[in-house]
Amino acid sequence: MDKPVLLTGAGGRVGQAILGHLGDRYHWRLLDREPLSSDKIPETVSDADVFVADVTDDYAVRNAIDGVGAVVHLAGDPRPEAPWDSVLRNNIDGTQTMLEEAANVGVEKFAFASSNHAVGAYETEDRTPQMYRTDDQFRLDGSELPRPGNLYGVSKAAGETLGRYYHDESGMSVVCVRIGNLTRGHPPRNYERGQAMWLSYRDCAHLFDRCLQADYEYEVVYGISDNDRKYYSIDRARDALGYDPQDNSADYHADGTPKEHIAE
Ligand SMILES: NC(=O)C1=CN([C@@H]2O[C@H](COP(=O)(O)OP(=O)(O)OC[C@H]3O[C@@H](n4cnc5c(N)ncnc54)[C@H](O)[C@@H]3O)[C@@H](O)[C@H]2O)C=CC1
Ligand SMILES: O=C1O[C@H](COP(=O)(O)O)[C@@H](O)[C@H](O)[C@H]1O
Repeated sequence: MDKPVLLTGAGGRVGQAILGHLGDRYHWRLLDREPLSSDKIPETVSDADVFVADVTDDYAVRNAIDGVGAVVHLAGDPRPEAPWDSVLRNNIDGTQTMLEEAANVGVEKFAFASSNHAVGAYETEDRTPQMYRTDDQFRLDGSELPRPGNLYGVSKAAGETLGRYYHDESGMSVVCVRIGNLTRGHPPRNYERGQAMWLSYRDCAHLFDRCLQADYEYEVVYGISDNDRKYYSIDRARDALGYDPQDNSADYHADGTPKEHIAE
C-alpha cells in the first residue's frame, strides 16, 4: 500500500497494538475524537497526519480521508453493555459515514473492527462451557449468520452488512474482522471464554497488516490467535488473507503466567 492508510480509533487498545508493531510500515493518518498523547503517535507520523475528529462528522472525515488508499476502521464504543443511543451513533452511524466517504474517494481496502459479540448468542446454555475447551469440535467460521447477544453485537452485525453493501455498490474491498479478546502480554486470566478467543498484540497487528496487503472482495474472518482452545475457525483468515498467527493461549497457565517453554 503506497498511499496513506487512515486508522480510526488510533488511541485505543487495538489501534495501539497495530501502531506498536506497524508504526513505521505504512504512511499512517491517525484519527480519534480524543487528542492523542505523543507516546501514542509513532515518530514517523507528522502532525499534519493526526486528526482529532468524530467519525460521525462527515465533513471532518472527508478532510482526513482525502488521498487515502486504505482505511482501518476501529473507532466506536467497544463496550458489550453499551446502550443503544451510543452504538447507534458511534458504531452504526460512524461506520456508515466512514464507508460512504471511503467509497466516494475510491479507497481500495477497508478493514472493519467487528466483534465476537456479533455472534455471541451462538454460545447457548447447552454448548457452554464445553465449547470453550480444547476437546470440543464446535466451530464458527464466518459463513454463519450474525447472532448477537447484545445491542453492541447488533451494531457490529450492522457494520458488517454496511460493509457488504458498500463493497457491492463501489467495488471497494471490505474485510470485517470479528475480533476476539485482545489482551497484552498474556491471555485473559482465569477466563476460559477469553482464553479461547485470545488475540495477542502481535497477532492483531499481523492480521491487520494482512488486511492491508492481501487481495480480496468481501470477507468476514475471525481475529484470534492460534489457540488450542477455540470455537472460531481461523481457516478463512489464513486462506483469504494469509494470516499466520504466532501465539496460543495454551502456552500460558490459566492465571496468565507463561509455561516454562516460553518463559523469558
Ligand atoms: N479490544 C478488544 O478486545 C475488541 C475490540 N473490538 C472493536 O475494536 C475497536 C477498537 O476497540 P478498542 O481499541 O478495544 O477500544 P478503545 O475504547 O480502547 O478504543 C476506541 C477508540 O476509538 C475512539 N472513538 C470512540 N468513538 C469515536 C468516535 N465516534 N469518533 C472518533 N473516535 C472515536 C476512542 O476515543 C478510542 O480512542 C472497537 O470498534 C471495538 O468494538 C472488537 C472486539 C474485541
Ligand atoms: O468486542 C469486544 O469483545 C471483547 C471480549 O468480550 P468479553 O465479553 O469477553 O469481554 C471485549 O473485551 C471488548 O471490550 C469488546 O470490544
